[in-house]
Amino acid sequence: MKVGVVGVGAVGAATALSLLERGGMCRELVLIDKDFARARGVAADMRYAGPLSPMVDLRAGDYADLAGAALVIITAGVNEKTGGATDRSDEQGRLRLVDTNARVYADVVPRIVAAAPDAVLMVVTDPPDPLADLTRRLAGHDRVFSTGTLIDSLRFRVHLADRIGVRPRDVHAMVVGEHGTSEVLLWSSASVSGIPVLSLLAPDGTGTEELREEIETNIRYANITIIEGTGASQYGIGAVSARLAEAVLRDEGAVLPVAAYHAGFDVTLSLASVLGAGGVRQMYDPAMTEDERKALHRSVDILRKAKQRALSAAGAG
Ligand SMILES: NC(=O)c1ccc[n+]([C@@H]2O[C@H](COP(=O)([O-])OP(=O)(O)OC[C@H]3O[C@@H](n4cnc5c(N)ncnc54)[C@H](O)[C@@H]3O)[C@@H](O)[C@H]2O)c1
Repeated sequence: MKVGVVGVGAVGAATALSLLERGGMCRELVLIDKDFARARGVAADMRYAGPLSPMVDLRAGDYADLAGAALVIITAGVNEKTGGATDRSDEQGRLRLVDTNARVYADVVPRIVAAAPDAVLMVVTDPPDPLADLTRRLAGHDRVFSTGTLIDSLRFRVHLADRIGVRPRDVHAMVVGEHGTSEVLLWSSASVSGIPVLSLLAPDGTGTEELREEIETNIRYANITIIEGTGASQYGIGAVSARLAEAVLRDEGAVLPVAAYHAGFDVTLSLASVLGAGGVRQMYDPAMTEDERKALHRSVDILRKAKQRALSAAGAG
């Protein structure tokens, strides 16, 4: 099956590498960037590892080369560092990038859809949820989802696993709502073998609030911590994007915290989403406490405003 990656910066390249190494159902991979020399350089570099990897036909191309693609992953646009969104005290966080990146989407989405009208579109560019709303509008179809809070959920699991002293894969925990500062960590359902994580972390109940706050801060601002070291958060999201591609191409029906349009909330947000061939086919509303529910509604309000901003900036309002 053919997959396209539009935007071959740090995230696009990491996504391509993860896709190549996973193999899976991706047999053809097309890299597109407004800087063609960059896409060509990345493709050439990775192609030379071909003899060691699963068989994937990788090349740099133009939009026309997306014809017949089952999935297009969009990572084009400015990142937090370039867009000035690296201040932990700024409540806007990644939403600061919405106007600039909405204009990038107004450029790329119509071209993708013209070349690959049947493709599922995966939005990675920040802020991914409002940009997914914009992408639906520009594409005129519903096969659109964003990577949402899967990356945040993985970060949550890793921090919990470190503290508890178990393998991250065995920690079940989810973040829902916005992929951004208003995201909601579902502590009430986070567990290991059905045992609530808080009873493992603080059996006598002391220090729970401090512990929660420390872990939440680490997760909410993980992107900034990474950027302070490397300039761009890329490898984690590359692995996430490749895993999500696999779920789409194999029509898995995987239940993952990724974001899609929810008619009840009239916005794109992450819940427990069922992901397969056509994108997200159903969204489950996970069990949560009253406080978690309130936080989710606050996140939805923020996302609704950001959606309007994205549509206006792209002239699609
Ligand atoms: N969803 C997530 O969890 C997540 C995680 C990390 C980064 N991101 C976001 O991913 C995006 C990409 O980040 P990055 O670090 O790769 O940035 P980058 O600057 O390294 O790369 C962006 C690429 O997009 C290309 N581009 C820009 N406008 C284009 C256009 N109109 N047409 C085609 N290509 C275009 C640029 O030439 C560049 O190669 C950013 O918005 C970043 O914030 C999202």
